[in-house]
Parts: sequence; structure tokens; C-alpha cells
Amino acid sequence: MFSAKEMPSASSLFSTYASMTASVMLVRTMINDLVPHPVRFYALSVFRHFFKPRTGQLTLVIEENNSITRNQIYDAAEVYLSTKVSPNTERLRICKTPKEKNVTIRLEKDEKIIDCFQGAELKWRFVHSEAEKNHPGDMYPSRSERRLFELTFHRKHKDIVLDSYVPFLLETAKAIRDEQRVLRMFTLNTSQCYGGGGIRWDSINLEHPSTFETLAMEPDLKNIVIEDLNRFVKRKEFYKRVGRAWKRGYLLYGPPGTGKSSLVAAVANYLKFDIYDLQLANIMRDSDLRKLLLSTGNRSILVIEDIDCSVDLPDRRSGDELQRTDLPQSKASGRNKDKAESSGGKGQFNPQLTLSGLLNFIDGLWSSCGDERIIIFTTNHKERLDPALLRPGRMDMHIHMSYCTPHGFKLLASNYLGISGEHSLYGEIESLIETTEVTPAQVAGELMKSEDADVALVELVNLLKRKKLEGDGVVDEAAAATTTNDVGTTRKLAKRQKTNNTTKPQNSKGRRRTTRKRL
Ligand SMILES: Nc1ncnc2c1ncn2[C@@H]1O[C@H](COP(=O)(O)OP(=O)(O)OP(=O)(O)O)[C@@H](O)[C@H]1O
Ligand SMILES: [Mg+2]
Repeated sequence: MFSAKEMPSASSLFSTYASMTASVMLVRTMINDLVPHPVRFYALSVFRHFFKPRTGQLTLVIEENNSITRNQIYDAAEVYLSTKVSPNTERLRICKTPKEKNVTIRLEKDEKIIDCFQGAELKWRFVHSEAEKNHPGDMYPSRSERRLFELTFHRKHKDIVLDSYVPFLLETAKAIRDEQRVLRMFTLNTSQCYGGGGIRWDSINLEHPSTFETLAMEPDLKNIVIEDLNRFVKRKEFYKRVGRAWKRGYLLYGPPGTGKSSLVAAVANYLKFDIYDLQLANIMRDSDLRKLLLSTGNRSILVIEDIDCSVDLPDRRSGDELQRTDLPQSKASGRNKDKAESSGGKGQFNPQLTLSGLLNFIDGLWSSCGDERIIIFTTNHKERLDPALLRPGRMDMHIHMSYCTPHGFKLLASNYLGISGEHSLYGEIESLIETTEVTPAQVAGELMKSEDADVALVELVNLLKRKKLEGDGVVDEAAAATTTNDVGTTRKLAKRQKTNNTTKPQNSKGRRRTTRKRL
């Protein structure tokens, strides 16, 4: 305390204050002049870091983009959080595009969600900010958007969040996406094929209802196929380790109407894979084929239906076959013949789409530049295929789709007529099916004739009796089913072969009649 005598006058106080302020300003000017800006900035941030109050909370910032690529954690959070909407959430964004099956729900700006994981409380907040960017020379400023999630939790849970919660988030989001995924069916756009626009895929939603549950197949065979698919999709690391492309090939063979295409759809629905339906007859050159195959997506099935008659490809051994003019009039051979004639006739014809082009590409570049690829060939005549296609390692599994069996019939009857137990006509139908060649498609056709189970089953009995009387033809399937990776060639077939040694050509579809050896 100052005594009255010592009490400084107001003027002296003012001059002391003025000189202190001047010194502070002098020091500040000196610091500003002497210490460069980045160093000052750094010193300040260190100072702030040590002296700011600690909350015990840690916040992870999950931005939408990581430089130019998407941030997978952000995408996963977006999907995952849409399932965690609580009654306290006030604003949500919803939308639905034509390709989507369900309504998409997303958080709105500043909305918060609380999640719990292994005892940790996790607070999510969605941040969306917009800023104007003014580039020199730009007439109009552009807007840049920044979207991110903030994930806040107690710092003691840092390991749980980074080691367990984030992987859980990624996996859960993948499962949700798979569940909601709308499958696409890609076919070739032929309208602009050779008009300069180039050949390309067009897609529509795949809404084929076939599943393994609705498919009439022997249970053992069905299980073998399902297990094979399960093994395939979870063996990413295995394929990498053994140095093989992550792809699997299936050859489906059997008479028309036994469910080959239905099996393709069932596989797609089971795995949630898109289908690329490659109609070889629309492709002229290996280069087009390569382009098309390279533009197929991962997790997809490439299907080439009726490979035995979809196109006359020159095989790898007999290029001279190209010069023959006695080709049957298939869609593709007609086209090739036209081309031969327009290019001067016999000897000058040189189609640029070859079997080796197809096989090399499927085995080589195509399969190695994507993941989880399945390729399926279907045929009614396995015995007509080029051995290059059948050699071990090319198609991993040969699946024989056979005529309807008693088990298959019961499954169809349950699906089509809702019969769960037995029926008085079952005994007769089963013994007729054992000794008659009837396809599941034919059985299904009869079962659809009436909603009344009794009437429909009588129709089926009549059909079976008629077929038995006609003694419908048998195709030489046993001869074709000789490779080790063949599954599904039933005992029924062997039985038929014993009783019927005459092999009639399959003739239910004119297009399947062919004399020339094709692919
Ligand atoms: N195994 C089956 N299980 C259930 N339904 C089947 C089966 N096979 C055929 N169908 C029925 O018959 C219809 C035709 O079958 P699908 O097209 O799958 O035969 P496919 O073997 O591909 O014939 P194609 O050789 O003529 O192409 C299907 O839509 C389905 O309703
Ligand atoms: Mg088919």
C-alpha cells in the first residue's frame, strides 16, 4: 500500500503504463520482425496444446475423400449410420434412384447419433460445410463442399475403436450393401455395334426369381454347388497365395428345360453378383471381345449360353475350317458366310474372333485384372465342345442338369401347388418319372395348368403317360460326362443307357441341330 505521501500521481501512473505498453509493442514488433511467421505459428500451437483444458475425449475426423479417392470408412459410416437412426434424430435425407431397391436414408447436417460398442460410447456427428473458392481469373467463384463425420469417444477406448469398431463398421456396411444391392443384368448393345459407336454393355435390373430353394436339383448336387460357391468367395487370400486369378468356371450341360439358365440366376441371387450375358454371335473381333470383357465389373458372372451353337469359332487347331462353305445356317454361321462372300468368297474369309482369343483372354488378362469372377458356359451338347474348353483347369466344375427326378418333382409340386406332405397321386407320378424323360420345365408347365392340386397332378400324370407311350428320345449324355470334375451325372442316366442303346439327336430346338464341330 502507498502512503499518502508515496501515492504516485495520476500523471506518473499514466507515463509508467505508456512506457510498458510501448515496451510490449516494441518486443512484439521485434518478435514479428525477427521470428518468421511459421515458427511463430508453431510455437503458438505448441503453447496452446500444452495449456488447453483436457476433456478426455478423442475425436476422429472421417472425411469423404482422401485426396482424389473415396474414403471407405466414410462410405461405410454413411451406410451403417442409416440403420442407427434414433427417435432423437431430427433431420434426415432420403432418396431413391430408379436402380435402387430401397429408400436410402442419410444424416442431415449436424445430426448426431450415439452408438455403443464393447462398452464404449461412440458419438457420431455429420458435418457438411460449403466454402466459396475464388481462383484468380475466374469470372464466378466456385463452391467447394466438405463432408465429414466426427467420431468422438473417451480416449481410453482408442484401441477398441481403431482395432475393432472400424473393421466392424466396414464389414457391417458391406453386408448391408450386399443385402440392398440391386443385381444388374448386362447384355450387349447391338444397335450401335459396328456403326462407329462401338460395342458396349447395357444393363437392366436382374429380377429373375430363381433361387437354390426353387431349383429342382438333386440335393447332393445342389449342396456341392453351394459349398463350392461358398468356398470360392471366401478364398481371396488362398487364390493370392497360390498365384491364381480369383475366378471360377462352371460348365452347365443338359437337355433344354432342365434349369441351366435358372441355375445361373440362382447363383447370381445367392452371391449377389451381376450377370454379363455375352452373346458371341454379336461379336466380330477378338479386340471387341477384349474390350467388353475388360469393362465387366468385379463380383460378377460372365455367362455364355449355348456355347456349342452360339457362334462358329475357328478352333485353335483347325484354322482351315474357316474356309469351308458347307456351314450350317446358324445365326453366326450365316453372318460369317455373308462376310466370306462379301470378301471374295472361299479362301478369303478370315473372321477375327477365335476360340483361342476367347479362352486365352478368359484364362489370362481378363481374369487377372478383376476379383471374384465367375464364368459359366451352358450347352445342351457337351460332346460337341472343343476339347480345349473341356481340358482340366479350364472349367473348374462340370455340372450335369438332368431330367426331372422324383425329388425334383416333389420340390416343384411344393413350390407350384403348395403341397407340403404326400398326395394320393405321388406314388404313380414318381414311378412314371423314374422311367420317363421329362424335364423340370415340362413338369412345371403341367403344374401351372390349374391352381387345384388334384387337377394339375392329373394333367401331369397324363403327360407322363403320353411321353412313356411315345418313348421320348435319349441323348448321349453319359459319353459326354467323362471328366473328373463332372458332378451330377445321375444314376438315372446310367439306368437309361442300359435300357436304351439308341441315341437320338436332340431335336426339341432346331438351333441345336448341328453337324459341324464347333467350339
Ligand atoms: N431344375 C429346375 N428347377 C425349377 N424350375 C425349372 C428347372 N428347370 C427348368 N425349370 C423351369 O423351366 C423354365 C426353363 O428353364 P431354363 O431356362 O432354366 O432351362 P435351360 O436348361 O436353361 O434350357 P435351355 O437349354 O433351353 O436354355 C424355367 O423358367 C423354370 O421355370
Ligand atoms: Mg437356358
